[in-house]
Amino acid sequence: MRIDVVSIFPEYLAPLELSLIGKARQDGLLDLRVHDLRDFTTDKHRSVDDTPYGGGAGMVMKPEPWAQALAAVAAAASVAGAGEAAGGAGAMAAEPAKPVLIVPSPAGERFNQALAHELAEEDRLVFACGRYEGIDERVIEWAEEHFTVRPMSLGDYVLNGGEVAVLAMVEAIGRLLPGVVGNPDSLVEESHSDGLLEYPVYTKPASWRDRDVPAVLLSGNHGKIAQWRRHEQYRRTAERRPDLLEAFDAGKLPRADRTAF
Ligand SMILES: COC(=O)COc1cccc(COC(=O)c2cn[nH]c2)c1
Repeated sequence: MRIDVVSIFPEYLAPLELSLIGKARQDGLLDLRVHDLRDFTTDKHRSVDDTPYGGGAGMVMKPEPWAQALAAVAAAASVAGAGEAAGGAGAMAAEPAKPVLIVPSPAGERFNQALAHELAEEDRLVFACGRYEGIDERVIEWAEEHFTVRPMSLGDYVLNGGEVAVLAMVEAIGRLLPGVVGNPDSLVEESHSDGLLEYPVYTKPASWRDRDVPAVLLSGNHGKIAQWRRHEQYRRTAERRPDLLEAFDAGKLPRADRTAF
């Protein structure tokens, strides 16, 4: 997968050089490139924002630098994509699908684990990091020609820019790519993988500051352990995220477990 990120603070994305995502980049599993929006300005002040039409506080990101940056990214990425799609010299160059342009925004669709899985299937992702009061809306309209544009929200709160949201989304998506996480089994039983929160986990010592690990986990009875874990998932989800449990009201939950809380 190739990921391009455009930001006025490229150094904000430095943490993506670390740990699992950093190793995935070194191993060639993930081709991640960060671009400085100011490199696509033409004035000597390299300005990227201006006052909002209609008045109001704050500044709005100018459209032209974004169009220049996104067009450059689309062109560069599509050359790479076309090479892959063409299957080498001589083959008919298949038209690569438009890359997905994700714009972190409080006004976006809600990012979640299902979307992380969906986006992990894409060949290319481009992230546009807004700042100030946002990006001139005409950029979003214009971008539809070159991209599938998806404004995306991490949650109902406001950040100062899209970079923090990109860090979270790239980690959530990148860790799902084949070969990135050592043991792919660890991706199966985790919160939200089956729509429920994950069960509590324990390790040595069996007794710690007068608190014991639940005995069933030391029993070696794998059927009982699986049953206990499943029940804990339902109990925790009901307690902390009843909204998620709605999806399980459709009878996915065995009636016996349901009466337990
Ligand atoms: C068209 O889209 C835009 O103009 C986006 O512009 C902005 C402006 C300020 C801040 C952000 C960052 O996103 C969030 O705050 C956010 C994402 N998830 N939850 C909160 C983005």
